[in-house]
Amino acid sequence: MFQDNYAPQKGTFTFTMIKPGEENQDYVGEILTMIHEAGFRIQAMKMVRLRTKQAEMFYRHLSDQPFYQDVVKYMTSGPVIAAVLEKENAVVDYRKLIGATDPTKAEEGTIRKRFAKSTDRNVVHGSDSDDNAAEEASFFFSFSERYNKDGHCFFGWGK
Ligand SMILES: Nc1ncnc2c1ncn2[C@@H]1O[C@H](COP(=O)(O)OP(=O)(O)OP(=O)(O)O)[C@@H](O)[C@H]1O
Repeated sequence: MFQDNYAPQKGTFTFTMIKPGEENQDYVGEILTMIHEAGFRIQAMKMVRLRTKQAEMFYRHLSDQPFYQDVVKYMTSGPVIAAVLEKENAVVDYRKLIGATDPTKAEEGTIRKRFAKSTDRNVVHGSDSDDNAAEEASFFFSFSERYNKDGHCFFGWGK
């Protein structure tokens, strides 16, 4: 019953969050359309409000930065939409789609260029490596919450 070929292969998916805020919730439909039109398929998605400890854990790589507590406060200020996105070369292609961390430096046609007002409220998160995509996807989703294109849930990681 548990077939290995249901396992997600590293390099074929990334993890994203649409960050909190009324303005970002207004853009959800358009952001998902951009994601879809760029060729990503949604394997899993949920709306969830992070607790402080969870946000601290998720952004622990920034813990020595002066803006760390502001990021944690912002990321816990309302619900985020978390999703696992499937595509060949997903991590690199999704970072291209979202654009630079600072939206003033983001290229035309990117999500941050279109919707983000500032670096500290830059609308979306995207994993920056395959290992982080795997860790972040499993931070939010259990295997039974992720589905392949045939509608079968994943039971483990890649062979
Ligand atoms: N100089 C800064 N001032 C304020 N907030 C910042 C600054 N740099 C980064 N941040 C916030 O911390 C988040 C994580 O920073 P990181 O360096 O990991 O950038 P990123 O990988 O582009 O963003 P994300 O992890 O959200 O995809 C940024 O998205 C932004 O919200």
